[in-house]
Amino acid sequence: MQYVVIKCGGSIVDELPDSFFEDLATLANREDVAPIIVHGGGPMISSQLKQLNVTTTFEKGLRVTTEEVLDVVEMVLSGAVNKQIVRKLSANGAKAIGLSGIDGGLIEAEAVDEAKQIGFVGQVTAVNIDVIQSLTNMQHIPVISPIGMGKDQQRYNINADTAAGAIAEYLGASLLYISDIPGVLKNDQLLHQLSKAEVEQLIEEAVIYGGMIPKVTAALAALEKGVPEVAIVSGLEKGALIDFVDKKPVGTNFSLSEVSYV
Ligand SMILES: Nc1ncnc2c1ncn2[C@@H]1O[C@H](COP(=O)(O)OP(=O)(O)O)[C@@H](O)[C@H]1O
Ligand SMILES: CC(=O)N[C@@H](CCC(=O)OP(=O)(O)O)C(=O)O
Repeated sequence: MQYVVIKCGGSIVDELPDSFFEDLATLANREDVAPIIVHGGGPMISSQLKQLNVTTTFEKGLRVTTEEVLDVVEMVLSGAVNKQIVRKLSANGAKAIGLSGIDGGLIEAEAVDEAKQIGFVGQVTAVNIDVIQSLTNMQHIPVISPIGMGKDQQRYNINADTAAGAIAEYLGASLLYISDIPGVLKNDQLLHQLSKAEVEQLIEEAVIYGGMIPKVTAALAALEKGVPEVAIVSGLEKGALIDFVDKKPVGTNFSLSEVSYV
């Protein structure tokens, strides 16, 4: 079985066309492929926090998460965004089940920073893949929000790019990041292939910045942990999902090789 973890960024969730969900339904019906969605919702969390007059700040692309912020993060991610994706999948012929990383003990997490300077931001310590496999065995698409729980029963807010990378690692799945850009860009040109050294250089030159930093970092970490393929692609590119599964080039692909592509 080829597992494919598809991470949908909050930047694109509202814009995803029906064809995207139809492609997912097609993939879920194939005997050889099992798609799994992990989603973000950063812009929706920020707008809800604004409405509630709660200020929010980021450190290196991660949201500083107090207990008050965490309540809103969980409500938006595991509520509104998760159910929106499940509804769209159902409307386009797919069977989908929404769950958070807390359901079924799916994502175990611990604080990224023990001193909790950035609050309850988590990193994944284990993934219970039995929960995912029991759903994919029934041709259902798991739709997962990136909230995890610690051994101490504490909830954690996990960056969705990181959560998707960890889930792909535990499943041995390939990993596709769906965002609002066609891939990593430099001077408005799409970079089709990037090595680890090139990514590091592009971050240093600030060509890669903001939310793209956790994405490329998670992409490389996933490759290092044995994930076979990682790419970033626009959610608006028709057929990109199926092309990725069929190993055709899409968006930006990452490799650990020393070869220079740029
Ligand atoms: N070199 C780059 N190429 C493309 N996008 C970049 C780059 N560096 C930073 N970005 C920013 O990263 C954003 C995607 O990251 P993010 O907003 O976190 O998306 P998502 O919600 O899909 O995870 C792009 O919209 C763009 O503003
Ligand atoms: C710790 C941390 O930063 N968590 C993210 C979780 C959502 C997310 O990652 O959403 P995108 O994929 O849309 O960016 C946040 O609070 O915004």
